[in-house]
Amino acid sequence: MFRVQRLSRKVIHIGTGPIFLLTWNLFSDAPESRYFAAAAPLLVTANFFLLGIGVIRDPRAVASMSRRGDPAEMLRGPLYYGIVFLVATTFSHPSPPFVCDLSLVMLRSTCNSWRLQTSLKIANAPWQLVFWRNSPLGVLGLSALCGGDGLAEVLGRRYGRAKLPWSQSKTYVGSSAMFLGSFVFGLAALVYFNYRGNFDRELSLCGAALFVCVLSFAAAAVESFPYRDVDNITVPLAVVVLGHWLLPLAESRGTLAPKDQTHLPKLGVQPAVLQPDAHQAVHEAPDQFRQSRQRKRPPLHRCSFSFGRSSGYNPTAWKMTPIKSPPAALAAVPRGHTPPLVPVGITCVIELP
Ligand SMILES: C/C(=C\COP(=O)(O)O)CCC[C@H](C)CCC[C@H](C)CCCC(C)C
Ligand SMILES: Nc1ccn([C@@H]2O[C@H](COP(=O)(O)OP(=O)(O)O)[C@@H](O)[C@H]2O)c(=O)n1
Repeated sequence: MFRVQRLSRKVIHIGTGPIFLLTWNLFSDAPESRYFAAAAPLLVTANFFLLGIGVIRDPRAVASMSRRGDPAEMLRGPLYYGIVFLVATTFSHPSPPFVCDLSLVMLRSTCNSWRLQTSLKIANAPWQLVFWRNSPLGVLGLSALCGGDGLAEVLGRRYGRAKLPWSQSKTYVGSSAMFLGSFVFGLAALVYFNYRGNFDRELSLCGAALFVCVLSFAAAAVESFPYRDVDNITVPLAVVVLGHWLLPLAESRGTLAPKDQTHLPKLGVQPAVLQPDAHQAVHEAPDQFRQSRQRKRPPLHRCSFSFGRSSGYNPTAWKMTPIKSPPAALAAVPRGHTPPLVPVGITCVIELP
């Protein structure tokens, strides 16, 4: 009886996440759609909370999602699970002003160096967190939580004999299953989301496989520590933090996909100058960009950037001076010279033709 209940709990743990992820593509490109999608995890999480504190009494629901049938358990593993889904669906953090400093450095260099741009993007990384379907990170965090953590328990209990030296409740089989589950679910999700044109920049299969492999290994390492329940938070967190730093390395070389660069001359600007900022702009308008990609339309039809005048590297000294015409603004930035105007913030508006 207990075994059947445990298995059903894990089937729920493994299965609901990927089903929920698949539904993300059914939503419109409106920026609010992520909040509509979040209604499901929000209701489930609120339900876990109310069951946990005893406001709602539903012994059968508690029995199906807890280990011992104790309502207080709902406030741990299941509640964390729901919160992680909620965050992965809705969270988006805009870039802070100091990103402009790095943009300035990029523009000063006016070079096409992928290495330089990548290292600057890595430096910027902690400040540009966007989940939902536009970024591989939330998708991978949830895949590790569902596929990895779920499979670890199922296979670890069934076949695990040799224990990990640092964690007496975990086994080598369980941790291998954790790695495998995270990898298979993560790569499948990434390939699907990439194919649907969700991400700002397309990923190559090899790059994605290597990326997911490294993150799955990290997820298995974090899960192997002997802390119960919190792995529903620590595993996705580790995947997101590490993935955030490694993502630029997994993306294709060049700031924009080549087919996107072909549209830049239409704006009358030098791709070498526009590249970093155009990418950031696209990053800010991912839904329009995604839509344009899916419909094979030129993604950059009309762009307006905000430019600012800098009196040094001090981010507080930036003054916003919106200029609505990118060619005019960029004409003020001769190639190879220190630009008097640098892009501040992300204000590109992409209009579809
Ligand atoms: C039992 C659960 C977690 C406990 O974790 P652990 O202690 O074993 O580590 C998972 C409970 C899952 C829950 C019933 C359903 C979650 C639904 C999801 C957030 C949104 C679903 C949307 C729907 C499938 C379209
Ligand atoms: N790396 C792992 C993880 C879990 N497991 C098995 O799964 C059971 C529950 O795992 P857990 O304590 O991590 O439970 P959750 O916190 O993931 O719900 C353990 O008692 C082990 O039998 C394993 O063998 N190896």
